[in-house]
Amino acid sequence: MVMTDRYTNAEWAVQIAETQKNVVAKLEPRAVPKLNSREFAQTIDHTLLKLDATATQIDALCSEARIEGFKSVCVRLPFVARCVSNLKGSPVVVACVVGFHEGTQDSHSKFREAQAAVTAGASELDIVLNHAILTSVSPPPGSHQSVPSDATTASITASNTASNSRPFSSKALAIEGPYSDLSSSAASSLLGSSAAPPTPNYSAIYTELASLRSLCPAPTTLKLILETAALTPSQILAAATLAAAANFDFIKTSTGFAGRGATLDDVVLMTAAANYLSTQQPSGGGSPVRRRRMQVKASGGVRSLEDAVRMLEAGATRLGTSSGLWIMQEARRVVKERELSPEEKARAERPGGGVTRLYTDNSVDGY
Ligand SMILES: O=C[C@H](O)COP(=O)(O)O
Repeated sequence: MVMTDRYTNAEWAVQIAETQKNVVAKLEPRAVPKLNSREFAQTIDHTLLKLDATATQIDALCSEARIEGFKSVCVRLPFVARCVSNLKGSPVVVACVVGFHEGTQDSHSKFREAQAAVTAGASELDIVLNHAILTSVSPPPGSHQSVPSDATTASITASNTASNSRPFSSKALAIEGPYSDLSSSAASSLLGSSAAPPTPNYSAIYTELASLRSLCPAPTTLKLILETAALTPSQILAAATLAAAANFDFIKTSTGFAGRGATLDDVVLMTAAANYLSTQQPSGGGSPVRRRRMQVKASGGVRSLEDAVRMLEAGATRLGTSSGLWIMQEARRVVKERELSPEEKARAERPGGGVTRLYTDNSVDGY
């Protein structure tokens, strides 16, 4: 079943231009669940997506998720049924990726994959946006961030790490609004114009997303992977607008397989977009009910407790990571260290004392 579009492409351009004009990305650090709490573990989708994953590794992934109390295991379709069986009777759910990792597959193949995953017992689907459609119209010179080749990924990951670990400050935000590639008035004028609008095929994206939602209704959780490394901030806002219109539950940063992973800037911008879009009525006489607020999932390159805490502070409520065990181990170590008396701490910090000090700055809330 393929949904028909609600709007013309020019009408989508107007709505998207409104989002691009109104969203203001601001760092407003959020409280992070206590590190040794169930709530903290529940932010993690314990992820194994490499193509050569074995059944034994998948079984271990499920046991680890059960023991740590993670929210889900996130796997590819061939392993969904196995995970569902492994996790029977536990609260850990199974998430399956769809269109992974390129996102450019034919819509019908995504529909089949999504339906097969739900039939096999997946409760959450992490679907890759067809970002090639979104980037098919050139943005203004200098603003496009193409997905880098593997050869450049290492240096980008290094600069990503540097940018993610800078201190929180509104001045530190690298992305500055307004985010429009196309002004609202230019978009509006397209409505009365017979010329083909110089916009991406938003309708094609919306149709794919709305069809997926209709094929996989709630309570299946739908997350849209934007692959933010491939997008400009304005394109991220366009994708968020279409995801909200199609009633997706999450927007997610990255596959972890193409270019850099999640950055704080991505997460702050996506959080601001989710907030803004939740206050907007669907136009064109839609339901008077306020839209549900989409959540934000940070994924790709979330490797340490510090990464995890920063992404949660920036507004993510879910983390997709293959480093969940290490993050939990660090969390336990930090909590243990805090519980020591000053004398015990001093003793432990002596060489060979047994406790590794991870942080020198305890000023961040929630640590
Ligand atoms: O969606 C999750 C990512 O594929 C995980 O990426 P990661 O291996 O960099 O943690």
